[in-house]
Amino acid sequence: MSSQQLVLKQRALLLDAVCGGGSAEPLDCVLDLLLAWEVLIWEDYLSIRVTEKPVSSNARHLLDVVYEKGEDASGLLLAAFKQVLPEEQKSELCFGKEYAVLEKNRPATATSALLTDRPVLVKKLRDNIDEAFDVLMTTGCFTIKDCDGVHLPAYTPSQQVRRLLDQVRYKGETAARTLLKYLDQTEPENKEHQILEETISFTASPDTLLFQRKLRSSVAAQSHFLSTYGGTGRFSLDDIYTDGLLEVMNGSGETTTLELEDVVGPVGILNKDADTVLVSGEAGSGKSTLLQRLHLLWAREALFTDIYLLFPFSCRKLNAEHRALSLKELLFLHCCWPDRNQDEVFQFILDHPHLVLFTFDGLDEFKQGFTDEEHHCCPTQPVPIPTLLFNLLQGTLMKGVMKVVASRPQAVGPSLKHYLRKEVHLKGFSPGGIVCFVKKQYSDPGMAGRVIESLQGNTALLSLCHIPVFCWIVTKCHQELLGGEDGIPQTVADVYLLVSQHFFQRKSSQPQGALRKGWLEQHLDTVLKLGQLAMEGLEASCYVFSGHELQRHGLTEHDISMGFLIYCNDMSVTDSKRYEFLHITLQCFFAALYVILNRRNNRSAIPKLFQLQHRQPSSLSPKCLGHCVDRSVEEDESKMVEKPNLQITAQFVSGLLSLQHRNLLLDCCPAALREHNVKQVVRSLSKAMQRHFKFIPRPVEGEKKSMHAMPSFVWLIKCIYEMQDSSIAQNTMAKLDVEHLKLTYCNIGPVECTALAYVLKHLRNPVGLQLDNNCVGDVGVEQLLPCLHNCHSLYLRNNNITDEGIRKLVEKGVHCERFQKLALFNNKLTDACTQHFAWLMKSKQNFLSLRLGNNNITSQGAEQLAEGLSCNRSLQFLGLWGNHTGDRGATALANALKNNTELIWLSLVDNGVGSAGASALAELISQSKTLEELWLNKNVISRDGVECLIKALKMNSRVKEVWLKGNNLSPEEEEELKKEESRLTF
Ligand SMILES: Nc1ncnc2c1ncn2[C@@H]1O[C@H](COP(=O)(O)OP(=O)(O)OP(=O)(O)O)[C@@H](O)[C@H]1O
Repeated sequence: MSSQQLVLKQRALLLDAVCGGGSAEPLDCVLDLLLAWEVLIWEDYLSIRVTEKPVSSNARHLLDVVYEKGEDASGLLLAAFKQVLPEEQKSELCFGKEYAVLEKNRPATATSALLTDRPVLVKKLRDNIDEAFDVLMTTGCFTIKDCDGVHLPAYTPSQQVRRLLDQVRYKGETAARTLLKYLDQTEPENKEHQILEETISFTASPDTLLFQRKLRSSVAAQSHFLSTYGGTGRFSLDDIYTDGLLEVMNGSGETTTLELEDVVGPVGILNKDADTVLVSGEAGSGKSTLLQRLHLLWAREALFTDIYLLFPFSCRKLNAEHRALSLKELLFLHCCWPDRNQDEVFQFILDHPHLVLFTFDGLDEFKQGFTDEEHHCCPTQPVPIPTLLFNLLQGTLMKGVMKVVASRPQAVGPSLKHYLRKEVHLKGFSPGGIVCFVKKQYSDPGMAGRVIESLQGNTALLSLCHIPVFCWIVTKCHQELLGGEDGIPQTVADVYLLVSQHFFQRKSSQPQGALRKGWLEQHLDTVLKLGQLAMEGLEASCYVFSGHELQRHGLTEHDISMGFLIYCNDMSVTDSKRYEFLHITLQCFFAALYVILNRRNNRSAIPKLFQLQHRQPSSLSPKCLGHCVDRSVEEDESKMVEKPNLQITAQFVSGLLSLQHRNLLLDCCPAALREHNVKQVVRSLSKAMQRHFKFIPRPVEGEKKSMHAMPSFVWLIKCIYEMQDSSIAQNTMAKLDVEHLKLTYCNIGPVECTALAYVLKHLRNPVGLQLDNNCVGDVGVEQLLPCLHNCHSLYLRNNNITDEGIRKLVEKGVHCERFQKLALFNNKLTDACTQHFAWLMKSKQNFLSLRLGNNNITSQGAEQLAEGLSCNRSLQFLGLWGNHTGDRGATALANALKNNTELIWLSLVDNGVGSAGASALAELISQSKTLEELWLNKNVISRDGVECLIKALKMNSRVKEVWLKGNNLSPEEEEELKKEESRLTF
């Protein structure tokens, strides 16, 4: 078959392979190769790679363009795919005959070398991008604006590199030559690197090499299957893995999106001397799965190829290690045993720390909280596991070995933060990720389509799906979830009840559907036994159970076969089978069922769950969980009992006690007990909230009364939501009296937005809701709409919101009388959102402040916005910092704002505004009776423009300041102009 036919026939497969992971990187790599091989010319590239369009549409366009170019181009396209795709994705594709890429003469110009060497340059520049900027800036090839345009946090490091290359090409031959010269100079370093690599293969003895092979195959075997699917069939990670949203924040609070390989890369480093990277994320956000993927790719030599040995650890398993061990024993006993010459292998590790990587999954599950009090640096001396672990993380032991630690955020205190090289946040699936994940779950695309469609019709459920574990559950039980007779699930408890029912039903000999009524009662015995094991485990931070412990709890083979418990995937050598819950959240769910259904429970069990302080050892003291309790730390442990899982348990308790599940529970526990439990939960929630409100500081004079919520506030709100009783929400919120509610950096995603809106809609007085630096996204925005009428201001800086989110927000916002301020700095907005803002401006003549900085609004968008602004009389603050309005946009805005009688503050910082724009703004100054500050830093205004501004200022005494730092003026001109008008700031 010809290459053209192959491209046509395999179109769906090719598209899936290149876009299936949800990341643009594979497509970009293919494009790099095609540019280098001259299959595509620059104009083709520009028409194909349109950032505003989804990756899939870019990929389709690529296939069309190449197909049109004929047989050779199609052959080279297939060759590029073959080079870029990972092995496992290639198996389904046929690449046809080998197409040799012709050796070309060296390009005549530096700009053309940027294209022909593009694949290599992208690789080289990834680790040197900051230095490259420095060189381009100091040689005058780049301005700050050029750097800012490339260095946008929304781009991944590879995307930044490609933008850098594109920008250098636009700048011309000098810039291209400068960049290539710089890269040549860094070459010796690279050569050193190569030499180093050569030395390694040379110095690594045959036994070390053998050990590396054994470790690789052991890690590959351990990470090949997704363990949590154990009870429901084994899924290969390759088939199921979907990229999650990974972000890193720099010192000044800006976030950058990362790819898997960047986890240990240079982007986002806060402390160069430290070598522990933290991957933090909420329960079920995919931390373990991400580490598993990382392990698998390393084992296949597809990632971290400069890492010679990778040792994966699980804190869950380390909990069960009571012996004092040396580092050597820890590595070899817990990961992989060298068959020969272990001393030599260990010496290799000691001598080459930079070639070794340790990963620690689930630090939050480690029984002891991190401390840096005890120092230990000897790799051969045995010490207790906590000492070993904490010294590794601090770098006292094995300095230079890179460590990647995954943990829930709550478990990382300030003392550990001190030792972090960087903190990477895993934020679950993006909307595209959800779609991608669902598609991977079903072999029948029709079914996948139906599930996606139903999800999109139920935003409460869709918002849950941003957390991968819920997404997985939803796809497992789609029949019950989406076609349920009892209504569509709303809460996390609803979803987990359905998954339990699904599991029991799966194993039942009865016909499908027969269990619907009374299924819990029928399986109460199993539920209580599992529940007791789960609760006692949580109390003791124990997540792995021996067969013996299961027996002591009366759990039989039949109970185990239900699938909630799975064999533990243990890398260490143990003699007996061990079990863990399918996922930790399921352990919490069974613990919650136990708290509610066990009639013999201590009456203080529920209030204790809701206590926020250190917990005392409970009446459910886990005396029988022998192996989990290390006697030497038993006393300390009462303080260390891990809170997040108990909080999740409390959340499930609230959900299970909701009115909707009353009948289900009544089958299993007396009505009086249920009522008692409900009262206890309501009382506990109300008390905990009161405590929270008590700490709201009195407002400083002249400032608004404001509350900065602690993470536990979000948890309490989620518990209230789970109860689905609006009177509880109403009563609690009646006591909250603040004007500003600050929830920044609180990991607020769509699920939290649903709960927030549920309670905030009951506020007596409107608040300013500040949700900056979370992961709200478009779905979260939609979830917030029910409380928009109670928000006078909404701050959503840095939240991954797109034009679609704005469409929905404005649709509702225009009808909310009290809604007056909106801040959307650093989101993903383009010109397509400005039509909505224009409508908002026209419709709301009491709107006060609109801040849209650091988005992607060009002159076209600014003109559209201006059209709305020309009908608005109320706006006081307009911020467009860091967009691309240019002169045209600035002029349109200035003209539109002339009619405004309230405008106080306007920012067009860093918008490519030149003197023409400045002269239009000067006219605005001369007419405005209200404007006080005009911000025009980092533009391209020259002397003419400033003179217009000065002239206008002479007629306006109200304006206090015009900021003009970083424009096209020499220091002498700045000094001279400043003398003419003191309100100008350069
Ligand atoms: N990237 C992913 N691709 C596909 N499925 C995923 C991904 N991440 C998570 N999942 C699904 O979600 C489940 C839970 O994920 P995981 O155990 O990795 O979360 P976690 O953040 O480690 O949770 P916890 O903090 O509770 O331990 C996985 O078993 C898997 O089914």
